[in-house]
Order: sequence, then structure tokens, then C-alpha cells
Amino acid sequence: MSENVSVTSSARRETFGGFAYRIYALKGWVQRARKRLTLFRKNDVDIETNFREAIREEPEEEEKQSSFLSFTVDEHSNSFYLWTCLVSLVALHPLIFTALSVFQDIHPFLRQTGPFNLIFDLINILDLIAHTRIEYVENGVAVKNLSKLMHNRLMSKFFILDVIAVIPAESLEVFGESFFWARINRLTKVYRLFDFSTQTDTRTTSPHAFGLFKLIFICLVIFHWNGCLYFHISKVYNYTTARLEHWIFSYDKIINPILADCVTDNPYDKDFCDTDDFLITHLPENEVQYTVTSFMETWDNKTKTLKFANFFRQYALSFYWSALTLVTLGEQPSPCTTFQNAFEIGDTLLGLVIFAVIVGDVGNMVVAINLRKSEFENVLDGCKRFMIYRKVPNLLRKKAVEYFAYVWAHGGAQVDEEEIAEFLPPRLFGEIAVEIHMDTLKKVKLFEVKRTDGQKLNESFLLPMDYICKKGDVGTEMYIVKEGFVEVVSEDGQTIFVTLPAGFVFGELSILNIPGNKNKNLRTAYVRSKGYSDLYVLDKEDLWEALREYPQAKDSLIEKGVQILEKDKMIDPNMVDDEEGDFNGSIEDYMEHLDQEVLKITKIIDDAEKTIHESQQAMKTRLFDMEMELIDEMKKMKRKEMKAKYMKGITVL
Ligand SMILES: Nc1ncnc2c1ncn2[C@@H]1O[C@@H]2COP(=O)(O)O[C@H]2[C@H]1O
Repeated sequence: MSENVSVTSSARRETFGGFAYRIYALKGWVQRARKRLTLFRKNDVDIETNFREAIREEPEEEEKQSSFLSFTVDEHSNSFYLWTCLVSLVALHPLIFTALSVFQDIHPFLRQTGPFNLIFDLINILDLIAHTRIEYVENGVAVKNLSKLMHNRLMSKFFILDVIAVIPAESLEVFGESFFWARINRLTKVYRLFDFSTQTDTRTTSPHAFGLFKLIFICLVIFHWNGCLYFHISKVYNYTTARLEHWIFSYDKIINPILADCVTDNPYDKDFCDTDDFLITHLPENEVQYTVTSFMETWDNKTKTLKFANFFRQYALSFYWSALTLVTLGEQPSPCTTFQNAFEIGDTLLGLVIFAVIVGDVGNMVVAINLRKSEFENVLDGCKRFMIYRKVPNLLRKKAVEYFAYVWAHGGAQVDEEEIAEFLPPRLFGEIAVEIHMDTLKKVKLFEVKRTDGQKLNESFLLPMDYICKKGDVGTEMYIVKEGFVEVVSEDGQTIFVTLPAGFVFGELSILNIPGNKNKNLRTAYVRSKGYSDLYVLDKEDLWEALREYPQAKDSLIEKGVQILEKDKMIDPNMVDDEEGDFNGSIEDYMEHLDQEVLKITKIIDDAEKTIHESQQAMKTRLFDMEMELIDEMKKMKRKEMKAKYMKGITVL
């Protein structure tokens, strides 16, 4: 059984736990920093106020009085992004219609849409004003001072472009009849399309798709202008007399399609109409002439011509010519004058550059899209080779491959979190990590009150049927289900006692020192992962540290634990009273409790010291008495000796 039990392997810990550890270490730091952040923000306000007071460039009252006129624009705001979208649409108008004005037939339409030009001009004027209020960052602080903003804009080259775009050149009538070319100055607003592109790039979740769209759009615009120029040259060479074989535009190159008019009751005609792709090339040579003649007779007056407006024919062919020339496909009649040759060469060169850019860009995009996938596949291949080389059993190999498939399908391998962590400032990344993990953690009672600052949460990833702990093991960690399901099962794994979803806690019974728990610090059950699951792992020491600060969370954990133990008859009522249990109370109570304990111990030591002192005194007195007794004794003995000597002397005399 023990072989089957696979508690999180150290390798997996290194991959997931190591990373999670770093996140939570950062997060702990972030949490402490958050408190300071509130202070910083307050300080920021103070600094700003002081700064304003110090420079006193623009009195606050003046700004308040004309609050409408004193607005400033945050260029990263959503509203400014929408405004940029609108201005970009307006900028598209001259980009398309200025070149189109070479087609005479479109002029009546352009004249009709004239009133819209007024609206477009108004938007351009508003954009010019809005740009004089765009906030910018100086020394890391957003500048909102109106005169500074205005000055900043006036110094910018884009201001000149904005001014050129709002000059009503058409009203000057310097362009004579060519009214539409007069609006060419509006083209200077095209720079707003680049603004739109930059802002969208930072906002979009599909940068590659947007990149492809930009590439196609740029190509189309270049084809469009080149096509219009081609038609303009054709006009100069008088295209009305041009034929099919000429380099310039010719109506012969784009004839109106002739369709069969099959509205007839004649069954013979109907057969003809229903015949698809009748190829005369399949006929014997002597029948071709006859068949063609009979076809002509049959279809005479039975066709209709689909007539396209001259503008469409002119534009379609010019655009087609432009596209083919620029992508260097050619297959067009050769140029026959020096200028036509020069134009064609210029176009081909431009086409080569465009083609190189397109191929390069599309290639880069495809590589970028597949980069993660190919990196991931390399790791998978390496893992497979390693398992074959090490002769890993088939079942384990299958498990590893399935794990790879799961990680890829759930996007785990598509983002390199470490790369992101290295790039982002630690505080910002910490805040992101908090937001990601708090979703699950706040479901846990303990983290409702404590935002994981201090203790270190590791992460552990489990495969289907992986065992997290087995009955009888010494409990050292508690777990929180982050994703997936875990099952509390019997020893043989056949009976499932309970299934715990995300946000549930387990493994707490053996580390909480629940009074009366017959299992003491040993695991009470087998727990395994149902499918793939992700767990937060909290060490016993870290849990206890947290619980000391949040006794109500501890109470709730113990209460839940007692219920489970009582249900499973694993509480010994006799042991409950015997065990003193751990101290329940706030940190202040706990400190007071400790103080009292220290006082008690100090008193015991003092008493002991006193006793020792007293006994020392008694001992000294006793020793002194004994000494005195001894001296007396010795004196007595000396006297006896002298007396004896004296008596002996008298006797001798
Ligand atoms: N009947 C049960 N209901 C819910 N959870 C249980 C049940 N029995 C055991 N567990 C959980 O399974 C865990 C096994 O390890 P612990 O004894 O540390 O903590 C245990 C509980 O969290």
C-alpha cells in the first residue's frame, strides 16, 4: 500500500512549490508594504500640496471657477481610447477618398457627402483642443497644470500636424476644380491611426490577430494609392483610346460580364441553360465550327449583360494592376514609354520591399504564435526520451504524458510566470499574485481574517489518484484545495467518506492538538486526489503562528475537527480533561498569560534562592557551633593533658 501512496514528490515541489514559495514570500512582503502604501499615498498628497504651494504657478481657485474649461485628459483612459477610435475613423476618410478623387465618376458622390466633411473637421478641431490637455509625466508625477500642458503640446511636432489638418484649404479655391485634392492636408491626421494602433496593441488580448489585421490594412492602403496613381497616369495617356495590349488602363481589359438569360419555356433552351461547363475542346475538330455556330444562333438574344458603373470597372482594374505589380506577380502588358518603364520599376522595387516585410512579419507572427507550443513540445520530448532511457514503466510514462497534456490544455505552459515576475516590479507582481490566490484563500475561514502575511504557503500539484496522506502518518502540514477535488477514503480506497472541492481545508486534525483526539498527531484517514488538483500547503509551524493571532479561526477549525472526530468516534472523553490544551485567546491575552507564567517561575526561583540562603545561614551557624565545640573540646583535652603531666611530675618528685 505504501508504494501506492505518493505524497507530493520533491521534484514537483521544486517546480510548483518553489515558485509558489517565491510568490508567497513576495506576497507577504506586499501585504506589509500595503499598509505602508496607504501612508505613501497620504504622503503623496501632502507632497503634491506642498509642491503646489511652493511653486504657486496657478491658483487653485482659478481652476475651480472654470472647472469645465480646465479639464485634463488622461491618455490611458478608456474614454480617450474611444475618442482615438473615432478620430482614426475620421483620419481614414482622407486616406481613402483623396486618392479616389482621380476617378471623375465619383465626384458627384463626393459632392453629396460634403456636409460630412464639416463634421469631420469639427472632430479634428476638438482633437486639437483635447491634445492641449493631455496629461504627461514629469519626474514620475502626472502634470495637470493647464499652462504646462498647453506649452508641452505647442512644442510638439504633432501640434503642427493638427493645425495643418484643420486648415480649410478647399475654401481658398487655390485648387480650382480639383476640390477633392484640396482636402489632402487632412492626411496629416493619419498619425492618429498609429496612436490607435499603439493603444490597441496594449489593450488587445489577441496581439497576433491585430498585427495581421494591421499588415493587411497597410497593404490594402498601399495598393489603393498605387492603383489610383496608375489610373491617373492612364488618364494622362488618354485611356479611352487604349486597347487590350496597352500598358495603361483600358475598358477592353475589364469587360462587363455577359450572362445567359434562361427565363424561357423552351425545354431545349432549358437543357442548354442547365449544362455546366460545356467544353468545345472536348469535341472533335470537324465539329467545333458547327457547334460554335449553332451555339451562337441558339444564344442570340438570349443573353443579358451585367453592367457595372464605369467607376467600379476603372477602380477594380487599377487596384488589380496595383496589387499584381506590387506583389511582383506581373503578368501585365509591358510599359512602352520611358515614364511608364520608370513607374513600373519603382513599383516593382516598392513591391519587393513590401513583399519582404510581409513575408518577414507573417513569419515572425507564426513563430511567435507557435513559440510556446514548440518550447513545450521540446520539454515533453525530452521527458519522453528520459523515461525511455531510464526504462520507466509504461503506466508511469502514460501518467506523465497525460500530465503534460493537462498542463497545456489548462494554459499552464502557455505563460511563463517566472519571466513575467522578473519583468514586473516585485510589488506589482506581488499584488497580482495576491489577487490570483486570494479568490480561493478567502473561502477559508482563517484567511477571511488573515491575508497570509508572514506564513509561507507552498503549492502542490496532484495527478488523478495521487495520495496526499495516509492514515497513521505523522501530520506536519495542512492543505487547502485550490483547484479540483480530493477524496477522504478508506484504507482499501474503495469507500469514499467525503469529497472536498476548492476552498476546503483538510489535514488539520493531526496538527491541531485537538483535546481528546485518540490519534494525537497521526493522520486519521487516507486522502487522495480525484482528478488533477492543485493544493496550497501550509506548514504546521506557520499554521500555529497564524492561529495564535486569530484564535476565532482556530476555534472554528477545532470545532470542525471535533465534529469529524466525534462522528468517527475518535474522541476519548477521559483524555479531554486530562489535556490542558493549548491556550485560546488573543495575542495580548497570550502575552499576559506568558507574563504570569514567567512571574510564577520567577517566584519559584526566588523562593528557592531564599531557601538556599536560609539553609546556607543555618549551615554556617551549625559549622560555627561545631567549631566552637571542637575548640572547647580541644581546650579541655589540653587541660587534661597538662594536669596529667603535672600530676606525673609531682609523683616523680
Ligand atoms: N469524515 C471526514 N470528513 C471530512 N474530512 C475528514 C474526515 N476524516 C478525515 N478527514 C480529513 O482527512 C484528513 C487526514 O489527515 P488529518 O487526520 O490530519 O486530517 C484529516 C481531515 O482533515
